[in-house]
Amino acid sequence: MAKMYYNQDINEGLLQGKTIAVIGYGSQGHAHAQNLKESGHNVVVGVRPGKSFDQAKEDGLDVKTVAEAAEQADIIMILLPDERQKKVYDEEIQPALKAGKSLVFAHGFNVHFGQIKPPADVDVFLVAPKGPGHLVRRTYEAGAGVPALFAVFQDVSGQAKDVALAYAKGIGAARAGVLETSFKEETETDLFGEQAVLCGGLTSLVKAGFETLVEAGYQPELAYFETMHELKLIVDLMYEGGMSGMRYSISDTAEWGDYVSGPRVVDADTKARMKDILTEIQEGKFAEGWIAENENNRPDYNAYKESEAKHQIEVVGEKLRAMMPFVNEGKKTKQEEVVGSATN
Ligand SMILES: NC(=O)C1=CN([C@@H]2O[C@H](COP(=O)(O)OP(=O)(O)OC[C@H]3O[C@@H](n4cnc5c(N)ncnc54)[C@H](OP(=O)(O)O)[C@@H]3O)[C@@H](O)[C@H]2O)C=CC1
Ligand SMILES: CC[C@](O)(C(C)=O)C(=O)O
Ligand SMILES: [Mg+2]
Ligand SMILES: [Mg+2]
Repeated sequence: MAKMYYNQDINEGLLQGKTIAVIGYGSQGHAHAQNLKESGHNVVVGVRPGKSFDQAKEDGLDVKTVAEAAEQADIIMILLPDERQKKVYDEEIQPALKAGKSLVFAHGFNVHFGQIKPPADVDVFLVAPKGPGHLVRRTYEAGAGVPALFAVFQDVSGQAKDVALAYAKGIGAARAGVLETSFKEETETDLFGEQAVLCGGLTSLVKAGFETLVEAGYQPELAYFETMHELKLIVDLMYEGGMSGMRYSISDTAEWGDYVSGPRVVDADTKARMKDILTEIQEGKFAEGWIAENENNRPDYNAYKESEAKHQIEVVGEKLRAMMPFVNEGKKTKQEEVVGSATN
């Protein structure tokens, strides 16, 4: 089994006396900043004036401009959207990167694909939570955590690995487990996971199931409950007990259907297309396309976003969720609403 690091294996004291700049106060930013602060560390948030700047102040954090926060900090964690990191790094962070500082990421995209080229005299590492930022915060508050990966790209101090682990512990990740990787492995697997399984694969599966039922004449509300709402309940069981744990709770009829019909939906052709997607990620084609899309002001991204928001499953779902206020319990803190709407 791979070496896993847990709280007891990590010396969080390495962060004592250091200032950590959390650059960006979105999904990951608000979680890292608040978790690190509550873990007893000295945090400054660096963000442009606006919604998340105001929110971070309201949350009681020390908030500065990006340049000021980077200047003041020993450890600079960049939690801006990947596509905006290069510009902000070039203009506001790089000038503050004095020898001996640490430059940190939660995803290796910009370093791995050569957008950001850090100077040779700083430590460079990543600490990448394997979960959405709002859950990094929520699980921390509940005394639990989201697992994370760490990777060292450059170790000038000789302490980069230990500081990365201390950071991971500070955000609560070592309660769940921290695993060492490389920038290449983190970047490629994270992109693959979100495209083929967690986000792209899943939303396409759910929409196809919903559309199949509705096109066959079944009620859209029923189709929503069947293919979207219940998904969380099923996934919760997989989170707790793996596929066997989930199959323990479902009927034998459902389990038999799982075995005989599942592989007809996701078959060898699907896997071959997953391999194509992975190859495009590995060859840098996905990154090139995403960078170009941003340089052109996101015409396709905006079109997809608009059309997806109008999909019948979203329209029906919004109405049904409004009748189930409990589904948002634990989520709708004011902070999360503001930060959630500020992202993307
Ligand atoms: N989302 C997630 O859960 C995960 C993300 N990651 C990685 O973490 C990093 C951050 O992602 P994520 O949290 O989704 O990012 P978000 O999109 O949530 O970040 C938005 C934040 O960045 C700020 N921001 C945007 N542009 C600028 C700018 N030009 N100057 C200053 N601040 C700016 C926003 O401020 P404003 O309010 O002013 O717009 C806001 O505070 C990425 O590398 C991502 O890949 C890794 C694991 C999971
Ligand atoms: C699954 C999407 C993710 O990789 C994440 C929350 O881990 C992201 O980039 O947001
Ligand atoms: Mg991820
Ligand atoms: Mg990702």
